[in-house]
Amino acid sequence: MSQPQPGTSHLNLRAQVIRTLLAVHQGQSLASVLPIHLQKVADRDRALFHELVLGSLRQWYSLKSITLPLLTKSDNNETVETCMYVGIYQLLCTRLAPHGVISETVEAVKQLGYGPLSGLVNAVLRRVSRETTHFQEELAHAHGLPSWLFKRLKKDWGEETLEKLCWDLKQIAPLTLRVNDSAVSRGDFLDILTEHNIAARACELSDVGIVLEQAVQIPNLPGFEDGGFSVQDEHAQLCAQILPNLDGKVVVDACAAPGGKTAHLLEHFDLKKLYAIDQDSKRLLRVSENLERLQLTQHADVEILTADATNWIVPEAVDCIVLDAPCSAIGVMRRHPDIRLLRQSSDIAQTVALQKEILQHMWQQVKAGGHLLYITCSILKAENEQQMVDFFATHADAQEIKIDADWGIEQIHGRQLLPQQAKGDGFYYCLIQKS
Ligand SMILES: C[S@@+](CC[C@H](N)C(=O)[O-])C[C@H]1O[C@@H](n2cnc3c(N)ncnc32)[C@H](O)[C@@H]1O
Repeated sequence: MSQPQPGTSHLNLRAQVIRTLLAVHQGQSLASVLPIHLQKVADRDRALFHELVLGSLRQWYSLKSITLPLLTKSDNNETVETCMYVGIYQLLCTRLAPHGVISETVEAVKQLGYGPLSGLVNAVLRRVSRETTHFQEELAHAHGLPSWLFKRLKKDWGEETLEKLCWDLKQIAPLTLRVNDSAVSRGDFLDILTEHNIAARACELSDVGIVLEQAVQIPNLPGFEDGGFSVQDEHAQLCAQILPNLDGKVVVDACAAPGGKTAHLLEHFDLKKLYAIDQDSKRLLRVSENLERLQLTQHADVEILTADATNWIVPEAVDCIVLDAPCSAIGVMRRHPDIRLLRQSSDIAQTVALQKEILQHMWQQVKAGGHLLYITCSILKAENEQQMVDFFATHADAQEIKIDADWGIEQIHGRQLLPQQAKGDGFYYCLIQKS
């Protein structure tokens, strides 16, 4: 069946959700398509639109695994399958009334030009709504990953860890703040939140982290305009705790944008000089904006530069390089559920090669006695432990400084944090010193 190209003004909310999901399924990032589709959604429907798009992506492969057995080969149609995923997601994962879900989703099928298949969608959704408990169990047991990733994670972490890991990757990540303790202490900021009746708790691992226990509009939180805090995952906040004391030192943040760790370095240390580089000039603008809002530019000599970390030469001797390397980002899939669809098996080798190239080049810039902290938000060993095994095997002047911590999983080199429910994302850290 050829795909019609209807206009969008008449589309209901479910049809807008389905079009957004189809765009991601065809390879576009959610960040690029969301603003376009959101424009067409009434203000009152935006929260539901977000919930349905993000939720369907988070459960995509789980929904697929329970939908396909309900279809025959001749029913094979990308749009209609996506309609079913959205319908089933609503029936199994939301409290929306089933009759409304079914009629709105079936109407979307017709609006998208697949009227002849609307009876099939209607029948499938009615069956799921009659057998909710059975299908909810099936959804919960599905691993919910593309098969290449499931196999890789199984090889890396083994059967026992895998089941919980797959489940954790399907959960919604907590909303976590990093308090700018150069402006306000965490205790005082928690008191301010309490005064505003905002439920929050201190993080366990990060000494400047706070988990918000209710949904909030970030710009409306007290202290936002004055730079009292940033939004940052708890495990990402461990960077400053792992580094040696960098007061008075020259530091390079080699892949800096959008500046989460750059800002944390400036909040935590009294640096002599900080070079924040990234090859993406657009993303780099956000580093400047963040540092300005957090009022951090006056503390140190900060230079923000568009540069390629595979060949940029630092103009002076460097005490420390923070290398938050480009990676598959599998560890932050809860916050970016489109990664589940977009990332391909063939991307990994390319990413590992780029990380290696950046590492090799930046290592040459570290002075004797200086440090490099290698970080990724990946949970694949190829990008982390194995990357470091290869690095130490080929760099006799590199010595690992073991991270003395009670969090994460000790690796041959470095420590790995896996995403955990109500806790942080998947991150890897390895601290290296030059002899
Ligand atoms: C994981 S993100 C960095 C996140 C950042 N450190 C933070 O905490 O907000 C990786 C960054 O590497 C940048 N990048 C990729 N290839 C690069 C290269 N060859 N040179 C410099 N930056 C690069 C990307 O543009 C991206 O901003």
